[in-house]
Amino acid sequence: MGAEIVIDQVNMIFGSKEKAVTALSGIQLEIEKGEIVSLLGPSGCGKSTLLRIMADLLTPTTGKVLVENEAPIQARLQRKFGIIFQTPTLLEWRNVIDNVSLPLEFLGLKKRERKEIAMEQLTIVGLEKFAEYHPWQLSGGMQQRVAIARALTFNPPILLMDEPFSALDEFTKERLHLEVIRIQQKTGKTVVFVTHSIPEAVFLSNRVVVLSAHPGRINHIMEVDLPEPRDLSVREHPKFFNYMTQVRKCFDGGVYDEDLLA
Ligand SMILES: Nc1ncnc2c1ncn2[C@@H]1O[C@H](COP(=O)(O)OP(=O)(O)OP(=O)(O)O)[C@@H](O)[C@H]1O
Repeated sequence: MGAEIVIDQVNMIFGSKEKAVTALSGIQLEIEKGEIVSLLGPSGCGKSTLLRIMADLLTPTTGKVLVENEAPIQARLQRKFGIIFQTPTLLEWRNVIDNVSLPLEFLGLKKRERKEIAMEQLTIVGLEKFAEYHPWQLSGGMQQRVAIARALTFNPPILLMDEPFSALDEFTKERLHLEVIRIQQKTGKTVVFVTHSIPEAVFLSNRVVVLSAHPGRINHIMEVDLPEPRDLSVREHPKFFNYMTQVRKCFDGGVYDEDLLA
């Protein structure tokens, strides 16, 4: 068995001739099963493009991607991953449980079965009491938890998250970080998380992939070794600050300093 996700020499060029934009150049990355990996970098460095390639929403110009040993299109058809975007994109006229069970409706599952599965997922994100509510009756954070529950409906082994919490306030964000960690620990899923927040990446991840822009390249891959299971106290840990300093140095073109982690 190889890695859960393999990205092999991926290049992505949008447009052509004088309008060509090299969004990704020579991306080489392997993500192991059960890891939380963040793709971190400034705006325009190609984070979302890379995630979209994994999700079969874009095809790379050159290079190869394997998701559980399959091409992304096969992985998508076999429901190997769920995707969560920055905005929850819920259907306003449907209540919470009907939003979560929507993907199962497309599969033709019977109503009772759909509700049962959707309820399980709502329980995982702690929203079982809000099943009959409509999206407009929920806070932004709760709506994003509904989107997470919807992405979990097929019980995919992989979650692809594209800046899922960037529109939320700090308090809600912190709660949802803990939620992601809890879900990952409970289910053993592989999580790929796009962000431009250094503390978010360091707090959540086993590895942080630091990208630089124009063209988008992997600048550095940093392993994050913090006390497990992670809780908010980890943010006070000296190593947490050291990791953040380390990532900042990558952006400044600074030298990787092993002593920072001693
Ligand atoms: N469909 C597209 N057509 C043309 N250029 C694109 C397209 N999608 C992305 N790009 C370009 O590719 C580069 C990478 O974009 P991408 O959205 O992946 O960056 P990002 O790191 O996710 O940025 P942000 O944090 O702002 O979302 C940018 O220069 C962007 O303008």
